[in-house]
Amino acid sequence: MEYIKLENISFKYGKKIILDNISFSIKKGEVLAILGESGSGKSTILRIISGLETPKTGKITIDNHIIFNKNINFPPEKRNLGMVFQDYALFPHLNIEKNITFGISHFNKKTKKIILNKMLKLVKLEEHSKKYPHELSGGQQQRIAIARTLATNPKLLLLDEPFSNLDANLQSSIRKEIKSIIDIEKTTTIFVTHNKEDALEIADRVVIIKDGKIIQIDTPENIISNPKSSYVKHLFHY
Ligand SMILES: Nc1ncnc2c1ncn2[C@@H]1O[C@H](COP(=O)(O)OP(=O)(O)OP(=O)(O)O)[C@@H](O)[C@H]1O
Repeated sequence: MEYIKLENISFKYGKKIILDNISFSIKKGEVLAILGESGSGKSTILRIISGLETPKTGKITIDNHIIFNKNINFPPEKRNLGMVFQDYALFPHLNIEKNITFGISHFNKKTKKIILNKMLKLVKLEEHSKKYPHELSGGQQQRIAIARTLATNPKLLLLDEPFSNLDANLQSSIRKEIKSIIDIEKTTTIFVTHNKEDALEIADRVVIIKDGKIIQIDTPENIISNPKSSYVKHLFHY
């Protein structure tokens, strides 16, 4: 069952074609990686899904509801999607607790507390709830950013280059941590990366993109065993 569907999405900056007729879909609970070089259009896809950019053509549906087509364009706050940016964008003047509950501040106290405790436990930062972002490591800050987003119970989690700002020595363990958070919550997730290890280790399926075009969509196993083009072969060193 397709949960999120992008059909024939094209996007231009001025005359420059950034995305050329992109179509793919995601099943509920699936983790999808968008893998491509710098400038290939990966972040633009996330910005279009979240409503921060408007495509020239195409259609986007969530759970069979149209959120974008030529007549309909839901604003970001009506899409109920959660985006975690590369720099995490935590609020430096708010402690961890307040950062996590930021998006649910309209909930009653008791509900907020239940969600906060669940999120702190999920990202294993219970003992840090009163600290401020600068007192935490990059990996911990990232987990807070994810917790803050998941607290709002989004239909889809969008992660932009989740591992690129983190210490290279820690990347493998952080990958596992993020994967386990996503698995526990069963959140439908799209993450953008230029790193094939990230894509192969975490994703159920990988979308390979080059110059705004999709080159292959497949499971990590199939991409390795059955690369569909010389570009994919090259990318995976065949
Ligand atoms: N605001 C903008 N105005 C003009 N061109 C832009 C703008 N934002 C992005 N672009 C161009 O669109 C193309 C795709 O950018 P995008 O950020 O989606 O790529 P990306 O694959 O995410 O790359 P990176 O990993 O470097 O962020 C690039 O050629 C970029 O220069």
